[in-house]
Amino acid sequence: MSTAYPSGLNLKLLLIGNSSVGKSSLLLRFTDDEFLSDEETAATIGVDFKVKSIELDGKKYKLSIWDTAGQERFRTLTSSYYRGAQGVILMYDVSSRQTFDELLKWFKEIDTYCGEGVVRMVVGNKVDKEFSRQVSTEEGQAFAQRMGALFVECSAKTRLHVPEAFEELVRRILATPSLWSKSATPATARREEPIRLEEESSSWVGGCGC
Ligand SMILES: Nc1nc2c(ncn2[C@@H]2O[C@H](COP(=O)(O)OP(=O)(O)OP(=O)(O)O)[C@@H](O)[C@H]2O)c(=O)[nH]1
Repeated sequence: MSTAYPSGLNLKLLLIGNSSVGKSSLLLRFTDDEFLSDEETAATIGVDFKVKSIELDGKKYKLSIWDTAGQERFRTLTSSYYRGAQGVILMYDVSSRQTFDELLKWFKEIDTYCGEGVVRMVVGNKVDKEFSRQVSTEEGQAFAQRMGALFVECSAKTRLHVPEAFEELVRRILATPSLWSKSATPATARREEPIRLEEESSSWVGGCGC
């Protein structure tokens, strides 16, 4: 099966969810294996992205991962965040019921700006805070299933299930050829790219809505 996937695909993934659920932390953990403390983190303004190459079943894939602001006032270029995305991570904090309840709002945004087939993954972050958990694993799982999304619980702080979440998302995208066979052509065959990304780079792209 896996031999049908072309090597060198560029895939665009998006992180969305309420402010402070840990989107930037998840991205930093995945790309640089680092975690910043409360004092060191700042709210995302607009959108950041990082690029990470991964290897699955002996084939390489380049992931452009876009980290969007959770705060409404910083979300000025919403439709452009979503353009061309093949996978979206909808994130909540397992220790905050409100962030879970508001996931529906984020699903609506995907419906508005993404194609039907985009792969959705619900991610419950901060499982290291088991003592203050407000959303059970079963509830998260049932919700994701109802929404037709994949589901993972993780901790950006401890790294638990972080690589696995991205790997599962990519595998599902690869199993959906309509997502990459036309739009995400192999890097080697691509003549012109809308945005050029340096390996492992990060950049501010959005605008402040204040
Ligand atoms: N205990 C714990 N804290 C976490 C975890 N992930 C993130 N945090 C903390 O949660 C806070 C918010 O994390 P961010 O990564 O900035 O959240 P965000 O979703 O990117 O927030 P916005 O940029 O405002 O949308 C920070 O103080 C992090 O240190 C985790 O897995 N466990």
